[in-house]
Amino acid sequence: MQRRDGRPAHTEGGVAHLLPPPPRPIMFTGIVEEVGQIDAVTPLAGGKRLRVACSFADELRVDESVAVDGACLTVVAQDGAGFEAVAVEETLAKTALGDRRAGDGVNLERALRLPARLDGHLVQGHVDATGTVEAVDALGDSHLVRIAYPERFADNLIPVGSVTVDGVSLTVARLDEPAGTFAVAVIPHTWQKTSAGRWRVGQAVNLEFDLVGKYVLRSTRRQDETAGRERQA
Ligand SMILES: Cc1cc2nc3c(=O)[nH]c(=O)nc-3n(C[C@H](O)[C@H](O)[C@H](O)CO)c2cc1C
Ligand SMILES: Nc1c(NC[C@H](O)[C@H](O)[C@H](O)CO)[nH]c(=O)[nH]c1=O
Repeated sequence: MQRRDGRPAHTEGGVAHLLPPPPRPIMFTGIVEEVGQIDAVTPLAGGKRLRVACSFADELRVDESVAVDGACLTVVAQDGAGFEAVAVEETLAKTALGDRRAGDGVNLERALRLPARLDGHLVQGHVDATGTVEAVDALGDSHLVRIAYPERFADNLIPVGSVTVDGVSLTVARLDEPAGTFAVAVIPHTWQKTSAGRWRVGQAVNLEFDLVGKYVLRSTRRQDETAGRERQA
């Protein structure tokens, strides 16, 4: 299969690992539709092919995007019972998908279709980093889940801001208590509807920081750099 520009399509022969993902403005919301189950993980040269069983498989089409534990993947095959996607090495290096095994549950969300209520927040499905679950504590009916995150993302989090954990849109309930961690309060509905109820201490989770925050941060940093250069001149 060829694109109009003559390059081979992303999913040609299911060998998505040979090509970079297509630059498409796809969005998610972090409102998980269901927990699918990984049926098979097949190693490939340059990646892994995942087969995921889910209830909406027959509505999917090849080339559609699905956020799998928050990482946007392209459907390369589907049938009535599930779909297949290839996670390339770059994705395996940046996400926790490489840890997932057959039998594991994964949070699934199809791309945002407009017009729609946002409900969660704007999520790209571009995982920024992995974090590690440090503690899971009961908080009334809910659970407070504390996650250690890489220090370079410290400015990407604000109290009561949004963060995506394994594809789930959550609110930052505690920040840097202790340093290098944030906590989210997971309500019973989310606990049951997503994989959150299975998060264990020590487990790696996919993190995507808030998109709006990224633009603000970049703009502020550039202004600071410009001001610094002007002071020196
Ligand atoms: C529309 C879209 C489709 C993507 N498809 C794939 C894919 O099929 N396989 C893959 O490994 N990464 C894919 N990615 C990249 C992947 O989501 C990214 O590497 C991780 O989220 C880490 O940032 C895709 C990204 C986008 C935006
Ligand atoms: N913001 C929080 C949510 N949001 C709702 C979940 O994203 C949703 O229930 C899930 O994606 C399933 O569809 N839930 C929490 O438990 N805590 C939050 O801070």
